[in-house]
Amino acid sequence: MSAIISELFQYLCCCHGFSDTTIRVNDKRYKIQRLLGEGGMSFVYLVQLLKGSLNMENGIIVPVLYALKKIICPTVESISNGMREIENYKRFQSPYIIQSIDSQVMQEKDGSKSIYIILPFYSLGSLQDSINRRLLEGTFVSEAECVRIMLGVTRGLLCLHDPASRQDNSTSRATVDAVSMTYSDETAILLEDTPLEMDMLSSNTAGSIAYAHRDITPSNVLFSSDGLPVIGDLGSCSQADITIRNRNQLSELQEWVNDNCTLPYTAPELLNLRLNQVLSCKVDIWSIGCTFYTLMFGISPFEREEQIHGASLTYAINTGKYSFPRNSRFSEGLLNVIKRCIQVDPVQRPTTSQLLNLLQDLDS
Ligand SMILES: Nc1ncnc2c1ncn2[C@@H]1O[C@H](COP(=O)(O)OP(=O)(O)OP(=O)(O)O)[C@@H](O)[C@H]1O
Repeated sequence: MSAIISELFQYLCCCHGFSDTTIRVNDKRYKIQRLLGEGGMSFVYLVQLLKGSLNMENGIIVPVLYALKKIICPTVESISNGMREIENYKRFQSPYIIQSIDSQVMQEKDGSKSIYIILPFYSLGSLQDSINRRLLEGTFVSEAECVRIMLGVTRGLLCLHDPASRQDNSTSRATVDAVSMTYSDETAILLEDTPLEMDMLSSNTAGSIAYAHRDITPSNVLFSSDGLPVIGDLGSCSQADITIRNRNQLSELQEWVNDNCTLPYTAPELLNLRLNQVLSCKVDIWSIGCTFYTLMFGISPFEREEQIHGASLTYAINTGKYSFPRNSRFSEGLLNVIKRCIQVDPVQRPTTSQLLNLLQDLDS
């Protein structure tokens, strides 16, 4: 609790621009500039690297900026989850997936632990930011721009879902193990008996592992300075193929979904967990379909359904009940891609490579 209160104080200071708070991560010091975003137990700050850290751009000196994600870890389980997030930022080598620059588990003054992750700063913000900007300006996204963004996000997703599309799994797993070894002994002891729950449910062996993001939303897609969409927030990412084998796992997973997934983008099979149910990468295909819909129409499909017909959000998701605005400016082909992704039966949804092909056909 005291960690959260001190965080709130720091947040208020930052918002009012009178903070000179600096943070050290490993051997580098960073000055906090402002808050970029926050989640349940984490804060993302814009930070400036201090000391000998000015870049020259067109003859002008510019500061070196990063995003710092601070994850507050009040429990051993939350440290375990935070460390899995650190591993995820190192696992995928793709221009369409965020990668970390540095990270550290830290002991706070009150004895609690926090995890600090230094990430590239994406000054163009998230897809949600750009959707909000367009709504305010009353401007519309073109079909060509939609397809370009969709192709990028799908390429990132392919890297998560399809081990064959990644560069070298064995090397990245080895890197992960080496990274884990750098944590303090104390943290290692804390984590000894704490399995990475979602990973434990999977039957896959390392090297051929498909990962699912499980929280693809417009807020979790960022734009690089050259406009490429980049999948961010790998905190919910873990092994994709999961079988729920007992009631304990079922209730743990239910709790995990409540804490980690964003309801308007969550696939129905995650909302209706059953014993012996098999979950797969297809949960992300549903979410990506909802994310693309939001990009096109400025609101997610089931929130629109709720607004128009007063249906409950969960009921609309479970029954797959949504519609497109009349007289849409988008082609039948693009609307069909969305329809194929947002299907209650995961088997009916395209695989990620099929989705990529569908989008490439629209692009040509
Ligand atoms: N590298 C970055 N560059 C610029 N902005 C960022 C960056 N990372 C995150 N943000 C901003 O901060 C917000 C929250 O980031 P992120 O999703 O990683 O945190 P979170 O605590 O896991 O949030 P949530 O729990 O809502 O998913 C993002 O939606 C985005 O607006």
